Amino acid sequence: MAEVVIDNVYKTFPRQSSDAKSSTVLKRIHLNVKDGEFMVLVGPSGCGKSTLLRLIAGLESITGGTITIGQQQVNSLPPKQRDVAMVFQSYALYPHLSVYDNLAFGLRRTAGDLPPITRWQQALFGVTRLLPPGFHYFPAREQAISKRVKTIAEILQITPLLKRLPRQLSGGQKQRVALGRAMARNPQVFLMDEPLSNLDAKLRTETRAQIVSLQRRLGTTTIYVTHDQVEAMTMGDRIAVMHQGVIQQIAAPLELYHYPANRFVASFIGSPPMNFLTVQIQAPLTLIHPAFRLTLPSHWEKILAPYSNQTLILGIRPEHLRCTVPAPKNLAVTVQRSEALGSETYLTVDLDSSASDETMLLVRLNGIEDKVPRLGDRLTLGIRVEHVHLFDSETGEAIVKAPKPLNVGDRELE
Ligand SMILES: Nc1ncnc2c1ncn2[C@@H]1O[C@H](COP(=O)(O)OP(=O)(O)OP(=O)(O)O)[C@@H](O)[C@H]1O
Repeated sequence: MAEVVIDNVYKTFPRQSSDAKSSTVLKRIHLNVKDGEFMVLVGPSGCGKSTLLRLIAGLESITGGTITIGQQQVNSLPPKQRDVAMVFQSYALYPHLSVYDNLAFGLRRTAGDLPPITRWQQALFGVTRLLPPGFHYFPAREQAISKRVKTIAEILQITPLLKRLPRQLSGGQKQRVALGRAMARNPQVFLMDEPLSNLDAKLRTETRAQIVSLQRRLGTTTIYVTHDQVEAMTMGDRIAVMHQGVIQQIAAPLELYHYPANRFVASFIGSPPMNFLTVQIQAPLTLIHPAFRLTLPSHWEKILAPYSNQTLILGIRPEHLRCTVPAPKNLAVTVQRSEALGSETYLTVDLDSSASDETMLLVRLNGIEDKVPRLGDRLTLGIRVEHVHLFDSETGEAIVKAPKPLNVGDRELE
């Protein structure tokens, strides 16, 4: 087990043709994954997550910066010498080997202190299993391997499958074997690249929980790539959110949710995504939007002082909007879509005010609401003011990085 330290890493891919530009796909990457930590790299497609994982594994070369695994700088070490195990989305099992042999594969490849026995010795000892070319049989070691394989198989609940070939397994079973193969070697670090994306929703949820509990049990430092924010939120001790080759924020899941560092993180984490509205600040505490005015609690006064008369972006999550029926006044909206799922209802609503370009908002109501609004209903929204986020309209940076949650209750709009 080991700490992984990524210090100011850059990655540029050379140009593919003479008229193409070289592309820098990772910039200024600083990431410190603690010993035993489960770190998730999350971000939209093409943001550089897999490339970063491949740099750590040694499958790509680094353009700049350093990577250290367990005190050792590994920039120029080949993958084999980095003591990491990688799990891919595509399982990458050996089709001609049984589950047992797939699990044992990495263990057998490790060089041993005992001299290998020859094929006639194998025959003499009654060894019937034929090993792939270049692999040797160590009797004492084989016992240790068998013990390890059986333990891993039990943890992953694949003991009844040990004799099967990969083609006789379901997708979920194959993925468990792939995980088991990585774990069997007891590496310093697990690197996982979207290992669940080929599984159906139910199996994903189950396997997600299994990976987390296994990682806790083994205590192996893990770096896990996904573009699925539910996976990120439920699996990671911490999450690094990436966008266009740059880490936007590294924080614990709920910290990301409550205190996003910028508009990108705010929009990426949370489902359905946060609503954004452009507002003008009127000192000391009023936000003005063509459709409403909102007064913030007094602790915002100091924070907002430098922004008087400026334009900011107000962010509010769908679950932090409340609705009342019928509409008494202000922030009047009309329901464009209503999706009642039982436990919750999602509304897409249109702002009645025509004075703004921002016309659509998402609202999430919990299932205990008596009456589910329907298409065409007119409502008034209340913003839960303690959950308001404000972002710089040019840089997208959060105005307040980590305010203490306030217990001020809901506040209707003026
Ligand atoms: N070998 C390569 N040569 C040139 N460009 C590459 C190479 N590998 C990746 N890229 C580019 O680097 C960028 C990051 O790719 P990467 O696969 O790391 O993204 P990702 O965040 O893992 O995306 P996804 O979630 O779709 O897998 C992309 O623009 C991709 O086209």
